[in-house]
Amino acid sequence: MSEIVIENLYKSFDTKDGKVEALKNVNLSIESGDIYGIIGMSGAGKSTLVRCINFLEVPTKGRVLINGKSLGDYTSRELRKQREDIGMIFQHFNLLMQKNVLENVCFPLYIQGKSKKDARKRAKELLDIVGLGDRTGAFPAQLSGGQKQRVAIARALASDPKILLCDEATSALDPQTTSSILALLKDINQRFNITIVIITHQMSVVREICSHVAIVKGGEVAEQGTVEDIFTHPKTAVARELLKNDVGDDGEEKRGTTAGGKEIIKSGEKIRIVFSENSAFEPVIANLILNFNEPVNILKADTKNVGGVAKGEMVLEFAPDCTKNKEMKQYLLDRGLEIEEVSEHVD
Ligand SMILES: Nc1ncnc2c1ncn2[C@@H]1O[C@H](COP(=O)(O)OP(=O)(O)OP(=O)(O)O)[C@@H](O)[C@H]1O
Repeated sequence: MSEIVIENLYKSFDTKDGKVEALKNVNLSIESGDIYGIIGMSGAGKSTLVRCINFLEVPTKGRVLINGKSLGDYTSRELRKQREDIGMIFQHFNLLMQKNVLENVCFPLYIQGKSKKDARKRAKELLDIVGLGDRTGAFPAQLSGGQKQRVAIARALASDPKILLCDEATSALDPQTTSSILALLKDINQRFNITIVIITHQMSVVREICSHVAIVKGGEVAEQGTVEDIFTHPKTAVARELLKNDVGDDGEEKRGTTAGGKEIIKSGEKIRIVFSENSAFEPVIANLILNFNEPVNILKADTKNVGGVAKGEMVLEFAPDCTKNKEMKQYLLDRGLEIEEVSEHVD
């Protein structure tokens, strides 16, 4: 049984301008111990979806089941109890600015009824876990963004949750700090077997730590699957768009390079090649050009670290007058590369 099941979920809001359908027939299953990404552009419905998972938003229709039990069937008291199993962190940390780091983490422990002594002991342990054991007396204003998010993570862990929801938790952070927070989340996931649901608009976040992902567009799930599958075989335009915006680990997307020593070629057949494992670094394209004595235009090339494995993609364009497209594609297939036709514009 999946730990989190979202069944035929709808959520609409009545506004003065009419009804907004934020979620439409969303179906998802998230397994225990998974790190699950929910990605989409702004306004896609991600925050509404994640808020439905702990019933901060009550769905208009459909069900959310945690370990087989529908949250809609709980009394408000049972729901409060269930929510202790679901921690949450946010983009803007939501810390108590007048309280120091230790007291911020103690706060939920006091609410649980812990004594001051016990709460402080536990809060200190949690701050050690997030690497802030030496900053207990600091106030939030004295901390960097990454440190504030670490405090928020420690606070979220105070109720020993089984699930941690992260709503754009790294969106306010620079790339290096983002990586360190993602590494911390992965560590927490593995050490404490906490299921993590990450809401983000950045594909780089998904590929760095998620094992599964759902792509949300216009309140609907456009595509879902393993991260590896979505990266290597994106089926929808929105998935391709999000991938296109994801800058590779080398920090640059290489576009518009001309291979083959000829002028940039316009509007020939375009194909997308997917590299995996070590093939990304082999001189396949150079050999292709030498073999067929035909130029190809490299419209885009990216290598990325997907869950620790080097992956890459390239979009190639054949010369408009090239007559060897078929053989050249076969050459690439024979070398174990996956190729697909690209119909949309590549910029
Ligand atoms: N409380 C609300 N009242 C009215 N409309 C809302 C409310 N919350 C969300 N919406 C609308 O629902 C849609 C989805 O919003 P949501 O915040 O879930 O998207 P999102 O993908 O998280 O976007 P972003 O990344 O910009 O935060 C939007 O059209 C938004 O305006």
